[in-house]
Amino acid sequence: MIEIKNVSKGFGEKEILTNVSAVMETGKTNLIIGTSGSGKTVLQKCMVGLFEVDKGEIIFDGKSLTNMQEEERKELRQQIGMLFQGSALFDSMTVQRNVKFPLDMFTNWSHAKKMERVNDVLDRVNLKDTNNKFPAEISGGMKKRVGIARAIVLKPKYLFCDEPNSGLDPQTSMVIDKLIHEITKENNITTVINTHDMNSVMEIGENILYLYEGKKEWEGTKKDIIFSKHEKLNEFIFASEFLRDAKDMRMLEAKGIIDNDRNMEQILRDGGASLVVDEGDKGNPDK
Ligand SMILES: Nc1ncnc2c1ncn2[C@@H]1O[C@H](COP(=O)(O)OP(=O)(O)OP(=O)(O)O)[C@@H](O)[C@H]1O
Repeated sequence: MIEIKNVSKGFGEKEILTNVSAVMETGKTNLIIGTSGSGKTVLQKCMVGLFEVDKGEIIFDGKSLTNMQEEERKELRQQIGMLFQGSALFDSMTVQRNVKFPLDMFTNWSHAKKMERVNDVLDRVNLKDTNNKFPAEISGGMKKRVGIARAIVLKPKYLFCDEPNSGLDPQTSMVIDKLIHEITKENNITTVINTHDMNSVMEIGENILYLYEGKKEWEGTKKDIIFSKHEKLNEFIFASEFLRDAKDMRMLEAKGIIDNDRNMEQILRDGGASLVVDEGDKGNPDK
């Protein structure tokens, strides 16, 4: 569990995070959502100690990162796996060397033991026969899997992912989301994911924190989000007009009010005016 307690952070005169409090739960995929610039990355960087907070505290399973000495911070860092935006693989290293890198940095294991672990994690992310390929030779989705393999190679207690789906098509995104979710469950990891991908929210959002202009505006589960009446949250969720229309259309179709073959295009064109019918005409918007 990671506790964020009354955290504020600014740069110069500008305050980016204001008094944010939240709990990232163990064994769950905790999502931080919000529009671009709302402070998600800054909050994650505060959580992993890349930025110092101005006020407040970050507590990892009872231990305050904010008050830790450097030695203790180093120990904690070894328990943190990170999946960066764009995977951040070393282009000049093979897949195998990329994944082995943290083991070379932080363990004294024999080469054989390291390779056993590398092959285990590559297996886990469903990457076989790629050990000797270079990042330029594999797809975006495969690069993300290599990034995940590298992030979990040291068996972290905490996993941080910044926009894990950036640059991926919706289907590959779903595969990556599910993989992160499964790995979180299998290893009881406290996983924190920054995203503005609503598909991810619906797929794997167990505990969701919504940031708006650096403040915690809402928190809840994916079930809560569907029925939330929170205005700013709804603006964010239904930012896409298409999504709003699609949702309304499906509801109306389910109720038998519209028929997707006949009158949907007309309704989209007139913004719903053709749905306004006399009492006696209910259920037949063509009239
Ligand atoms: N090192 C920095 N120095 C000064 N300002 C910064 C720094 N890092 C971030 N900011 C500012 O903090 C604000 C929040 O940025 P942040 O990257 O956290 O947003 P975000 O919600 O992660 O956005 P995105 O979804 O686009 O990644 C922005 O206005 C940004 O310019």
